[in-house]
Amino acid sequence: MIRVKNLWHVYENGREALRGIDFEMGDEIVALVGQNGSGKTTLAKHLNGLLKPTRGVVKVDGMNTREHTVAELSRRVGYVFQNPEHMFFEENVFREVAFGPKNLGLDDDEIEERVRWALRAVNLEGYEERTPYSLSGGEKQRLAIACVLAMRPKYLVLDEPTTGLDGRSSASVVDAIRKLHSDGHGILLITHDMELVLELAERVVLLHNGKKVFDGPVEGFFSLELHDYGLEKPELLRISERVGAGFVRTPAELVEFLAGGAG
Ligand SMILES: Nc1ncnc2c1ncn2[C@@H]1O[C@H](COP(=O)(O)OP(=O)(O)OP(=O)(O)O)[C@@H](O)[C@H]1O
Repeated sequence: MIRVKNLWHVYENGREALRGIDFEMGDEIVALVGQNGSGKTTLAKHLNGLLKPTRGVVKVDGMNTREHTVAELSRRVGYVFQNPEHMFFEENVFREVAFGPKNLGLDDDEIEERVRWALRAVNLEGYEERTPYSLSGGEKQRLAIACVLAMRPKYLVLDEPTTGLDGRSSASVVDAIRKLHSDGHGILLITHDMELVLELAERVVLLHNGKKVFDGPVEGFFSLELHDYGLEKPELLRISERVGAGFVRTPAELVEFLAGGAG
């Protein structure tokens, strides 16, 4: 479990980015949402110790982040940053994914085993010899996830994993996230994409001005007045409510409702 208790984060300029956050997560897919500047990245950076609490406590599987290094915590909480392609620097995909495990000092067999496993987890088997720059947007995002996965973290923080991707690339990333979740990883999804929240999340945590204002099921989240938080309901939900279908999560569910009504 990740446990955050009464977390305050005040930046050096005095900005109170987090004001008393309580938050827990296990092996779920949790969407972390809120408008620009609400504190999402600040909260996420506490989970692998990149930031330390001004006040309050963050524990990852019992490890207090004040007492452990980023290197130690990163083995539990893998952080995939936004626009990760800027971080690739190896000549091929295999070496890119092997970089982290090599730094852990593992032997060659273990490194190879981890690289193959991580590439399989994100459906990039067969890409070992490709240069990272030749990959599509969705493939680059999945490569970035594989690089972090090779460290075998229990939890993954994914910052805007589908932003800027076309439909097909985005779907490939969604598939990879689902697979990781079914393999037992807890996933914190930072996103502005409400369609993605509707499609993928099990739970939603909403931040507003550094405070947690909602933490609960997806259906409850979408019944909030989202405009008050600078967010918009997905088009699918707006349509389904207009036609009286209520809460649906996929176009297929809406079609099913409509087909039922017609019959
Ligand atoms: N290094 C910093 N120094 C001072 N203030 C900062 C720093 N980093 C972030 N902030 C401020 O803290 C607040 C929370 O920022 P944060 O990046 O956590 O928000 P966010 O919800 O992730 O936003 P976005 O959706 O734009 O990424 C903002 O007001 C931001 O300007």
